[in-house]
Amino acid sequence: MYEEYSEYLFFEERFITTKNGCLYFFEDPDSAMVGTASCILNCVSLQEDQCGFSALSKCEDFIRQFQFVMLVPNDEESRKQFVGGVRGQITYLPLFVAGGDYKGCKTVRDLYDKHGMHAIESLIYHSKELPAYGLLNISEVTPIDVTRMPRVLTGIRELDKVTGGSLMGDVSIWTGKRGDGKSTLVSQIIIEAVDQGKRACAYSGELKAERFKDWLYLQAAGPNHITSKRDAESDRELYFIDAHTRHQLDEWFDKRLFLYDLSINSAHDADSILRIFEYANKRYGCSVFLVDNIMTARFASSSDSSFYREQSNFVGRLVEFANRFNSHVHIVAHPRKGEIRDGDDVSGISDITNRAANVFKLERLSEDQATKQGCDSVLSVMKNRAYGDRASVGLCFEPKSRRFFKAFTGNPDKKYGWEFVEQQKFEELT
Ligand SMILES: Nc1ncnc2c1ncn2[C@@H]1O[C@H](COP(=O)(O)OP(=O)(O)OP(=O)(O)O)[C@@H](O)[C@H]1O
Repeated sequence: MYEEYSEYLFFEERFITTKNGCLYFFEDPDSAMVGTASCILNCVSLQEDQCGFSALSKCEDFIRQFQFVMLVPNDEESRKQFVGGVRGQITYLPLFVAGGDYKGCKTVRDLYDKHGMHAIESLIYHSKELPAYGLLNISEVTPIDVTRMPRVLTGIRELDKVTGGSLMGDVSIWTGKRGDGKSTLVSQIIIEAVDQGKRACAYSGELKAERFKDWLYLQAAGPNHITSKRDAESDRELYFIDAHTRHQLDEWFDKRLFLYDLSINSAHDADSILRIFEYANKRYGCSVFLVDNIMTARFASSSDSSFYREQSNFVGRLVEFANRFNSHVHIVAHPRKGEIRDGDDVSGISDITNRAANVFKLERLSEDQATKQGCDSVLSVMKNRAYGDRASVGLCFEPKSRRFFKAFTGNPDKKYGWEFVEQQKFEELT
């Protein structure tokens, strides 16, 4: 009747009855025989040629017929490995582990031979139930303290009021039309994170490191530390920060902000981005990450039809990453061509936004609208999992520093930490 399982499990069929309810699981056939010889029903072990516990997955239908499983390990030494191995496979039934005094014996068989059936009964008598695998008793779960949730703020007060800040373990998606300022805003948010003592790591798929640094430093410096010069050839205003400020910024950003190096072989590979983010977390404690943008990441499968699915999978992996490394990941995501719609489906990328905790949309206004509304851009909270609130904030844009700030009440002159770091002075004593 149970012959098909005898390839994986050792047992004597005439001593198997599922009516009894309990399956006794021994470490080796010799020990399982002890149970059978002592008229304990349903004694089994893995067959000796089965070198892993994965064989148990082939016997699920057989094991499922019992009410619970009693594991009878050989001794204290092998117990952990045996129990762990079985527990990983039999997750659908209550498990008990026999224990107690092995009297120096290395196997159940040995214990039986030296001390008789009484010693085996004592092991079973002292069995303990293992806590449920994969189930939490809600009353034992430690509640979160909402006043101390690890998070990082965007620095735009009205936005943080709506979302409660960017929580660690979550992912935020930033979307909007091309050129509307997403990269500019998220790089400001990275500076804010560094200012709040977090370490950050950014993948910027379209900007070379030097250009990324130039823009970032102008933003971090702020308009009061920027000088301008007219370029005679193009007649454009060009912006600079002086060497002293640059040096202060270098010191402030040192080992606090890392940039994914696009010159490595596997640059843009989704796997590589995730691996390097993991390194940045483990080696430098980075907890705020930026993927700008998801369209420049490359995936194993290159077919057009699977591209959006791969992209969505990548977001899923970033969500897992944020959770596992207790970090926040900001992702810039463009709408698909011809799929710009409003409402719940943020610009046709709903399969991505479904996975994120926050979804923001940045829209740059036309000159007419800007004059009417008194702001240059509108940032909308399209989704916020923590509180469910939606809102729009009008933002102004300061062109020298590329800083965004709240329209009407905000200003672009915020001072970041680097301005407060005292320079070391050397004074010569007479
Ligand atoms: N409200 C604004 N007013 C004026 N200039 C802006 C505004 N927002 C952004 N910019 C400027 O527009 C340019 C494009 O911005 P940015 O690269 O941040 O846009 P993006 O949405 O990330 O673009 P893309 O989708 O192509 O990556 C930058 O030079 C930025 O400084």
